[in-house]
Amino acid sequence: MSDILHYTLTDFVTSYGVRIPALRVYYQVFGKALGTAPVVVVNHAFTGNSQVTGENGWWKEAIGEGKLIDTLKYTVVAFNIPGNGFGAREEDMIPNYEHWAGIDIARIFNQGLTEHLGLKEVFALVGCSLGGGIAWEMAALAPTLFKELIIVAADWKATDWIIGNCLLQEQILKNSTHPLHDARLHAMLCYRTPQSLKLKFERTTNIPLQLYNVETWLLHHGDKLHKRFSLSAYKLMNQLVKTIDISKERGSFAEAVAPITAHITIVSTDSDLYFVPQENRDTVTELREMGKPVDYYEIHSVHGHDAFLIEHKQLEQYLKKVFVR
Ligand SMILES: CC(=O)SCCNC(=O)CCNC(=O)[C@H](O)C(C)(C)COP(=O)(O)OP(=O)(O)OC[C@H]1O[C@@H](n2cnc3c(N)ncnc32)[C@H](O)[C@@H]1OP(=O)(O)O
Repeated sequence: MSDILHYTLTDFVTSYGVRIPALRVYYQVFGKALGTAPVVVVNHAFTGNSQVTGENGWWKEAIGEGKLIDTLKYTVVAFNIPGNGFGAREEDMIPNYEHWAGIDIARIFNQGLTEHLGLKEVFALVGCSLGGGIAWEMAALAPTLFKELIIVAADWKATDWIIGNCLLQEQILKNSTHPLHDARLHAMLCYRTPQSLKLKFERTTNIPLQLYNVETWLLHHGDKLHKRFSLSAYKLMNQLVKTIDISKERGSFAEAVAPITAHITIVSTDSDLYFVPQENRDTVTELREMGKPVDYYEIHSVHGHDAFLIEHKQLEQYLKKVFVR
C-alpha cells in the first residue's frame, strides 16, 4: 500500500463564501515516481477513497502492474475528497456540508495538482460516478491541464432525478435513528436495477432469519457502510452529488466546455437508473456538434449504476484506446 500523504491548504473559501482557515488534503501516489512518467489522476466515487489499487483498492481490477492503467508505465495520483475520513484525523471531518459544492472539491484537486505537486500537464483525468462529476468540474476550471478526460458512470450535472434522490437521502440522514445504515439501503437500490436483483436473488429466502436474501443483502451493505464510513462524510458526499453542475454561473454546458482541449471519453451503462445513459447520449451529441473530440461507450449490463464496479472486462475494452499505447 502506498503511504497516505497530506498537505494543508490555508484560507480556502468555499463557493458558499465560507472561509476554512486550514484544510488537510490527503492523497496517494502509485506506480512510477512523480516526474518520471505520464500522470493519471483518478477521482473516487461517493464512498470510495484514494486507495485505488492494492489488496483493498476499489479499482484494483483496472489499476496495477500490467493492468489497464499500468503502474509500470504511469504515475497514478488519487486525492481523497476532504471530509471523507480516509486516513484522516477527527478534526479533518467537515461538519457543515451545506457550505460545500462539487466545484469546491474540483478547485482543491486542481490546486493540489498544479501548486502542491507542481504539475504543468496531466495525461489523463478519470472520474467514476461522483468522481466523474468532479472531473467535469476540474476540466471546466482548468481547460488545458488534462490531455484525456474520462468520465465513467457520471454526468456534468445533477439531474432533477438525482436531486430528488439526494433529498430523500438527506431526509433519511436527518431523521432516521440509523441514518447511515438506512441511507445505504436506499442508495443500493439506486445503484442496481430490478433485473439485477432478480438475477441475484430469485426471491430466495434466508430461512433461519425469516428474511428474503435481497433483504439480508441490503442490510449487510447497510451494516458494512455504518462500520466503515462516517455520517458527516456521507452528508457531505450527498451534498456534492447534488451540486455538480458545470454550467452554473457559466451560462450553459456549451460555454463551460468550449475551452476544454482534452480528448473526452464518456462511458455509461445501458441500464443505469441513477446516471441515466440518455443524459450522456445528449451530452455526446452536443459535444460532437461543437466539434469536440469525444468517444462514447455503453457498458451492457443488468447491474445498473454499479456495473462500473462489476463489468471490468467491458470497461477495459473501452478504455484501452487511451491507456494501452
Ligand atoms: C454517486 C456515487 O458516487 S455512487 C457510487 C457508490 N457506489 C458504491 O458505493 C458501490 C456499492 N456497491 C457495492 O459495494 C457492491 O457490492 C459492488 C458493486 C462493489 C460489488 O457488487 P457484487 O459483486 O454484486 O457484490 P455484492 O453486492 O453481492 O456484495 C458482496 C457482499 O455482499 C454479501 N452478500 C451477498 N449476498 C448476500 C445476502 N443474500 N445476504 C447478506 N450478504 C450478502 C457478500 O457476502 C459480500 O460481503 P462482503 O463484501 O462483506 O465480503
